[in-house]
Amino acid sequence: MISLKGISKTFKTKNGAVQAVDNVNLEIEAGQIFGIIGYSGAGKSTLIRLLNLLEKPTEGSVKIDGKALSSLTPSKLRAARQEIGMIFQHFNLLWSRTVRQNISFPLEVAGVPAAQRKKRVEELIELVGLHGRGDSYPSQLSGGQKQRVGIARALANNPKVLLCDEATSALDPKTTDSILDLLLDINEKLNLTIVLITHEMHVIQKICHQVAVMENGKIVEQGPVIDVFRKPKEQMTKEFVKQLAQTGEEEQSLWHLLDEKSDGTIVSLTFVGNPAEEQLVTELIRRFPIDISILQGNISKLQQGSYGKLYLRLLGATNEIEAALAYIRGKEIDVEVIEHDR
Ligand SMILES: Nc1ncnc2c1ncn2[C@@H]1O[C@H](COP(=O)(O)OP(=O)(O)OP(=O)(O)O)[C@@H](O)[C@H]1O
Repeated sequence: MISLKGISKTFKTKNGAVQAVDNVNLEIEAGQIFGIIGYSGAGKSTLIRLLNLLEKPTEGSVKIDGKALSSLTPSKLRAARQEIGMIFQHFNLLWSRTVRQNISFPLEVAGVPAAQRKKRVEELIELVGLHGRGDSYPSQLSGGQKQRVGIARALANNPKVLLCDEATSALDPKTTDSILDLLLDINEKLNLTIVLITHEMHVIQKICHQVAVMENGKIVEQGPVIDVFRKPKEQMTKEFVKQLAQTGEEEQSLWHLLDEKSDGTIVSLTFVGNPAEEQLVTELIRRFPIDISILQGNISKLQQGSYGKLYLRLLGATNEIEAALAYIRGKEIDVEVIEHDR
């Protein structure tokens, strides 16, 4: 569906040239949710804007649905852009227009007749869950509702691709999740290809099938989310994966727990894929004469499987604990002994 070959973008500034995107090659299949993650300045915004030629590449080619965008005439490019919707971090709504009028706007630009427009706007209002808010102005809506308007507007002309530029970065965690659920729903219902950029691993974990990690304008690692979580290769990818496994708050409360009671062997288990963590604990108790307490757990669902950590305290004879650990490792679960009896 989307093919980027040797894409580079250099900005000329008064302080010299800035290479924002450096020789990126990407293939994104139809129907996928493809996430691009990286820290600020990595080149994500520039890359996503290259996909619909809001930025012109310095080098390389962009093909969407078989069309080489970079070689289209301006009028053909305008037509091709109708097949590519985009949503933004700060929504980019028309503040003097109602929800209905905002959603209708791209249909007006595309020359859709009034009666058809009206029908389509109502369909879109339902699709994004804004029933009853059609006559509200953007200033009367919450952040999540504003982004729903952004999504409806982006989908108005039935695009094949939706580009999301940090679409949830301005939203609180609960609203973020509801918008991510909506994107997932749209992807499934409409078989829409979604490309998103983010600096939050949670977004990748929750809805993406594939992920690319970006650093200094380059894609340094990419693959199915589950594979990248299982075996992150680059240091930066490891940092992102770690960020998801444990929040700072959880880590602190764990150390607090360890300080209070330090008997037993404390282990952390990292699950990727199909964890069945409850079953594992039951099996361990049944098979080995040891006591187990769960100190903390944080297992998140991915689009294909799960990922997370479980912290256990094991109490019992050393040889039994060693046998239990070997049993866990035999299940291809990563085990790290954090602390032994003191
Ligand atoms: N129009 C521009 N003119 C000059 N330099 C630019 C321009 N746009 C981006 N850059 C530079 O290109 C590099 C990549 O920026 P970009 O915004 O693509 O990164 P990003 O990963 O999206 O980061 P952020 O999330 O902070 O926007 C940065 O060094 C930035 O300063």
